Amino acid sequence: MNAYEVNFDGLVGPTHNYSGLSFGNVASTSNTKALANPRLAAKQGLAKMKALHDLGFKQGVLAPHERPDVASLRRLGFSGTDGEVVARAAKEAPAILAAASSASCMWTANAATVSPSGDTADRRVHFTPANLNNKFHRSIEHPTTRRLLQAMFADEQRFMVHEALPAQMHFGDEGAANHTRFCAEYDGAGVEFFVFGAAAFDGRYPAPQRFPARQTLEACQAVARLHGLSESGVVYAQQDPATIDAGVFHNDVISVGNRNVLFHHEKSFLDQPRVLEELSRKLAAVGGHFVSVEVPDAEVSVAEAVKSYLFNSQLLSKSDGSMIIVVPEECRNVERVWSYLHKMIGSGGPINEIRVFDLKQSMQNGGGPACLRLRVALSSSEIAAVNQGVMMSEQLFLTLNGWVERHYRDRLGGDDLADPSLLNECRGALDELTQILHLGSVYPFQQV
Ligand SMILES: NCCC[C@H](NC(=O)CCC(=O)O)C(=O)O
Repeated sequence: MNAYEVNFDGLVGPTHNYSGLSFGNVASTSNTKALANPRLAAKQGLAKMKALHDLGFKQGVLAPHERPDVASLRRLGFSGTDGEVVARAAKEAPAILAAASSASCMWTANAATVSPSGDTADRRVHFTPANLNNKFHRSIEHPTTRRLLQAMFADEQRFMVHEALPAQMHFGDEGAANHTRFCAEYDGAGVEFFVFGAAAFDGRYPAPQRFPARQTLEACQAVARLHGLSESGVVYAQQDPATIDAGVFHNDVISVGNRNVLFHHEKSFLDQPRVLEELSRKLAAVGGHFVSVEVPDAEVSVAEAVKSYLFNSQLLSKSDGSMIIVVPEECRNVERVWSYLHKMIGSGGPINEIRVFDLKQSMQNGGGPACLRLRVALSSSEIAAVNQGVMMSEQLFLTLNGWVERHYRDRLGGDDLADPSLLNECRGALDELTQILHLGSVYPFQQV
């Protein structure tokens, strides 16, 4: 094999906290004001990265962002020294300070949409950072995400990092959480599957009633155009609006794909048989045999899927072609999910091994194993062109664990966000991190 899927996991930032910022994400709103443990959160994420690295998978790291985001607070009229900006926001608008302090960039499935070189017209790997326009705390991520991606994928012969789509609800884009790429092997052409929650310019499409649809059809189409994808290599589907109203705020809470396999719930998409048929037909045209592993509603309900995050799992291909499913600990706690998983791995299907990870700190904000990683399928020569400072190794794991130990607090509640020293702690940590990961000056505080 000459190509690999590399997972770039978000390193949890020093301000990880529970501020209940994501209406429509049940875990986020139900854990509002819980006490967070940023140090543990970062270590849980690092443990997953290291475990997958040890299993032989290619693993990279995406750095956290500067928080609180002083530049955003200044745009909203808070002025003075950086310390005064934070103090004024804490006093006058604590909810805005909380949003500007979120460590939400840890969920790198929302960092960008990625098209491998086998799919694109100019044969480069294309990245479009997601505008994450639906939530203020996430809408401030994309400028730094873009700089980070440029620092990691700097070779313009091989990589193209676009600007985010216009920051407007018509083009609401949540990145790879609503995008899956199917293929026979990671090299060669594939089929890119875009899932949207609503259409912005076309009244014929239904929309959820209770919770927002974060991704539009028009955003998906814009990304496909920017990346130079062919019509025969793209499938669009609408997420069932009823599942959005049941708490499925991203498609990766109801389905996950890898290579030729889609593991999904019976109620994932509108017009599901047509969607599966189109995926199957288009994948066959590039030499792949599409396999749908559909979980019946009678065996696992949408509510159980949301509670356990069964589908927010990672499917990883082993050398014999079979797949491991990486699930969060919460799957063990929902009896019908756990028994479904055991039935599935014994069924003779493509997924035959389970790995369980404790990611509770992230899960309490609605981010499971799949949310924490951005997948980038790369050829060997493209991997060699990636900034090697961000690739996981025994040494990098030890260095990052030590860095977390030195810089992170082990408790962070809402009131702590007003603490002026948090900003300096975060900046000190990130300054050191850019050296560890060889990123150069990517943060606003480093650009003065
Ligand atoms: N892909 C998983 C994303 C989870 C993320 N949660 C949050 O931002 C919660 C933050 C808070 O409530 O403090 C979101 O909803 O976009």
